[in-house]
Amino acid sequence: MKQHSMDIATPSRTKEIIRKHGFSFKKSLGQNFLIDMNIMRRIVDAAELDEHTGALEIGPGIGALTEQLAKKASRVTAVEIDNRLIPILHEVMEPYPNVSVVHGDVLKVDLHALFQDRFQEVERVSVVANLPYYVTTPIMMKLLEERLPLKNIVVMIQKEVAERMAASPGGKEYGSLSVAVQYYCEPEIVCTVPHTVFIPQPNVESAVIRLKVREEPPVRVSDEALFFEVVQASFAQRRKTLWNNLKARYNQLMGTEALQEALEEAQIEPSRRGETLSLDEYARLSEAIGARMASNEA
Ligand SMILES: C[S@@+](CC[C@H](N)C(=O)[O-])C[C@H]1O[C@@H](n2cnc3c(N)ncnc32)[C@H](O)[C@@H]1O
Repeated sequence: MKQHSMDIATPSRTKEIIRKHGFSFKKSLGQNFLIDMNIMRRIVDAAELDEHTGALEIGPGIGALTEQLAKKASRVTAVEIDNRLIPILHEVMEPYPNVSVVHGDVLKVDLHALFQDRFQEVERVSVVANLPYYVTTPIMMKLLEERLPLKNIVVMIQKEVAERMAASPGGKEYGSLSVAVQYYCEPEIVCTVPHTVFIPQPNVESAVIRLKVREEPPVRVSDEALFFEVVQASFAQRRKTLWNNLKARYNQLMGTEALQEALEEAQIEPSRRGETLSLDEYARLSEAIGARMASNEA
């Protein structure tokens, strides 16, 4: 029992658990376990958990973050894909009755049903995770697009991806991921993290990012699918001007003249590049394109 008082996110305890269970890391599952309590505290503090908050963890590994969440949150649900970790998690989480472990691929799990089942009694839910880097974008897009009732998302991800999520217009990091994330959330990089705080060490630098989920998007768009499509089209070839990128996508659909008019109406210079447009400008542009596509169809 004594060992339960020692945090898992330390080199000695992590190595002990791994040795005891004969666990071997699978690189293909993005298994890099955190062994640093200072970084751990930064993550948990950024999530602002309390006794009214539920925490959804993606990829608990051997439970290093899970146990810290269990101490702060009302209840914790952790979804882990690797069946070899499930018995380990059950054993190490035994002192924490507020934790439940779900075996599954988070990309396939019905999260709305899971929320119904697990988080009905809590006031708010945060996602807190040290994500498997090979699936960061699909996981984040699933969390955002499914419009789960989330307060915030605090995740450790590859530093470069965190910078893209938080980027402002004008820089080379700004792209369709920035627009998508900022449409749903207010991003803030909490800290950058060296690769030495994991075993095994990943080849890339990491960062902790906090995304405060917005109650309403910061811009009004009447057709979200079209908005994101215009954004994708505008970044299709980064060296090209907005005009050339949009023409490649919309010329056939609406004709050159209507496309010109749409840009004029949105007050956007066609010679600009996609990476210089703000969310507001993308919203205006997609409204203007949408209006012309509708009148084309009529
Ligand atoms: C970077 S490790 C983090 C482990 C632990 N939370 C920590 O901080 O030490 C990522 C974890 O995600 C799991 N994982 C990978 N792909 C997954 C998926 N699609 N769904 C759920 N878990 C996944 C891995 O097995 C691994 O345990």
